[in-house]
Amino acid sequence: MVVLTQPLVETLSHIKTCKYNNTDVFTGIPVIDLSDPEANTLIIKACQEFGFFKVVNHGVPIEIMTKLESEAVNFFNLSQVEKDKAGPANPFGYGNKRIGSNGDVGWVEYLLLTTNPDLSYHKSIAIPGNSHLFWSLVNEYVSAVRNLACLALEKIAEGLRIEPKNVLSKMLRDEKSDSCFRLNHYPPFPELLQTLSGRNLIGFGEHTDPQVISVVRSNNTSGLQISLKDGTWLSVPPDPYSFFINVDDSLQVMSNGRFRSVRHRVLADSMKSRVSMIYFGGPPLSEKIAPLSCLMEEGEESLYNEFTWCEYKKSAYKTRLGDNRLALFEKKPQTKPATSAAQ
Ligand SMILES: C=C1C[C@]23C[C@@]1(O)CC[C@H]2[C@@]12CC[C@H](O)[C@@](C)(C(=O)O1)[C@H]2[C@@H]3C(=O)O
Ligand SMILES: O=C(O)CCC(=O)C(=O)O
Ligand SMILES: [Fe+2]
Repeated sequence: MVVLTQPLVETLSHIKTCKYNNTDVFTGIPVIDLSDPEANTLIIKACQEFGFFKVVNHGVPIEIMTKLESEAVNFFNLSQVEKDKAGPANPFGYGNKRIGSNGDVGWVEYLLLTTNPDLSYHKSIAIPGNSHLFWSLVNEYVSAVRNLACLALEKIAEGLRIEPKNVLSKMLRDEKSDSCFRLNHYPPFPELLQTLSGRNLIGFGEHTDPQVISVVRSNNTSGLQISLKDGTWLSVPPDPYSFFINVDDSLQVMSNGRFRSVRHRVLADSMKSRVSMIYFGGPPLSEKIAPLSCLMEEGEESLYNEFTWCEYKKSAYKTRLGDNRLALFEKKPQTKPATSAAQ
């Protein structure tokens, strides 16, 4: 018999579930080999069709990933009292089930960190144990994935035939780049409970990432799903040796809608913990987020009103996870002035 304790029942009543057929696996995921001379063109196709692709032959040593993963596991294995010392997430720090500050919850605990050294997050977030080792592994990992994100953005610029080729990557390399990094832990959710409700528990609710580009790496536990253009949800088979890249909202705008900011979510697994690490490459706060002028064809108009990353981020952080945050910034279709018949 499954005995649910009262606090668990209360928590679960706040977390969303979804009906999902476990056989819907994304077998057609674009796999980009970074050493392939055709990589530029293939990345563009993937950004247009899915806003999502997998990267192999990326040159990031596997130890950089596994060493940080094992530090993350050590952290998430600490007692609740110890982990809470690194919280609450405001927005940075340790968070448990609550995502953001607008009432979203999921079957997840996490550490959300800024990558901006000026904000000296090392000092404000108390990581119990060998914190020096923890921060040095975070820095090593973040600098490797930032390089990977920049390489992908340079390939995108080349594929779009726009110059200079660092037009996008320079935002992430800027010392004021407003990027962040997240370690997520999705504890297993007993199959029996899942079967009882006949539904899957949501680990991280559906959303798009607001930044420019996100680089996701996870252990060998599934859970990540992406939504196709027609709204179908497909599971992404995990691969701890590769990275998955998301097109984010700001890149959709910079491409004037040529690229798709991918809607994604994570479902809790019944048997195994999922541990993921995500680098969110963001521009400096003052950066204007607008279609790249070198990309616009003659007579092409921007689909969006002008805004800075600071304005977008402020607005995004007031919304719920699943909201279409770009909708507020889309230009309304011009209505023709009414010709008055009663003249
Ligand atoms: C509900 C929220 C959490 C989030 C900020 C927001 O108000 C809407 C966007 C969310 C998101 C999604 C991608 C990243 O995980 C994240 C760090 C981000 O920049 O935007 C989260 C925010 C968060 O967890 O605080
Ligand atoms: O944990 C994952 O695999 C993805 C989480 C995610 O989409 C996010 O943190 O924005
Ligand atoms: Fe995300």
